[in-house]
Amino acid sequence: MIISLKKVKKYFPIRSGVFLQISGWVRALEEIDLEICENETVGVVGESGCGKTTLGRVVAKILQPTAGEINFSGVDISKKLPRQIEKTFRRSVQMIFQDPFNSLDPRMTIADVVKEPLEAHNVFSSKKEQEEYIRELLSKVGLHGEYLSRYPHEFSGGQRQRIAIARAIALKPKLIICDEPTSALDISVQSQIINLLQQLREEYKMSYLFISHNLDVVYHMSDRLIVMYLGNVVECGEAREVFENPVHPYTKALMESTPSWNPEEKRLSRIKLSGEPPSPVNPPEGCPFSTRCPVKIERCEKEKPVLLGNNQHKVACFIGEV
Ligand SMILES: Nc1ncnc2c1ncn2[C@@H]1O[C@H](COP(=O)(O)OP(=O)(O)OP(=O)(O)O)[C@@H](O)[C@H]1O
Repeated sequence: MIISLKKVKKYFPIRSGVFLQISGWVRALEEIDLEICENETVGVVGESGCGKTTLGRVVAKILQPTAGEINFSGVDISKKLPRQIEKTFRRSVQMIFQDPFNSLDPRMTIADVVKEPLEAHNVFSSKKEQEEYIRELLSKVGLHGEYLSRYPHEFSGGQRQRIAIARAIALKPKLIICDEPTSALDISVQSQIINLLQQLREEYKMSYLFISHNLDVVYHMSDRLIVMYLGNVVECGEAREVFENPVHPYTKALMESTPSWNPEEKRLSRIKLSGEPPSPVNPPEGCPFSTRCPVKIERCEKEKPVLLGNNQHKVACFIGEV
């Protein structure tokens, strides 16, 4: 196991008034349990605002959780860490962001971008060795070594994402959090980046937390899947099993809304998603999906279902069982 989350919550304060007093909370994550093992990809799907990015940032320790435990190699990293452990964590967990246009500093050359983490962790004592290693990294992600002295604006979106990937793998991390890594790219480039990530995962024996709203891409990439709704995991399990036998009405509706994934002859259900999810400032009392669920019963509005099932498949729903 690389990392495990137990009952992790992330609430953002809402401040108002002259003194910016806290007047409420955005409940972005509610008691999330998650485990990521060696050399596995865990996909995260759900509508916009369900907490996918917040989850990725909490796992990457960019955000501090409000409550819960995050265990990394036997250490609870949700607390302040001794310097050496913090350094090991930073080396082992990297993140690739959605927008390659904003995630690279426009004033840094490609060599500077990739060498930054190497220098921060004193990986090389010789400049020559470091440069050779950076050239090797660029070639692994499909870029020429002569690009080293160029600036990010000289590259296309796909090439910039390759540069961001080279930087992310530079320290041979155990886990990369990929937050919508292809959604800002042209369709033609998306599959190249997906294939590159797959190939690097095999070569480096890494794990991915792969966040996307594109079900096709997540199906292609993931060993396991979690489906999020309003800060909660409503269904999870082996990716193939959850994709092929979805139980939660929300998962079914999500798949129903992706024609390429769920062609006419395979229609799983007639559950359609309509309207918007409720505000995470004021979530429903019972099941988070109860305000939009076409098959809800009285209990769903009063009581919150917990995830039940087995290692292969779990669902939090009073209607459907695994
Ligand atoms: N820094 C913040 N302060 C206040 N609220 C925030 C902050 N960051 C995120 N949120 C809120 O937390 C909720 C979850 O946001 P998050 O970005 O994690 O969702 P998401 O599923 O990644 O959405 P998207 O697919 O649009 O990126 C949203 O309601 C969002 O408005």
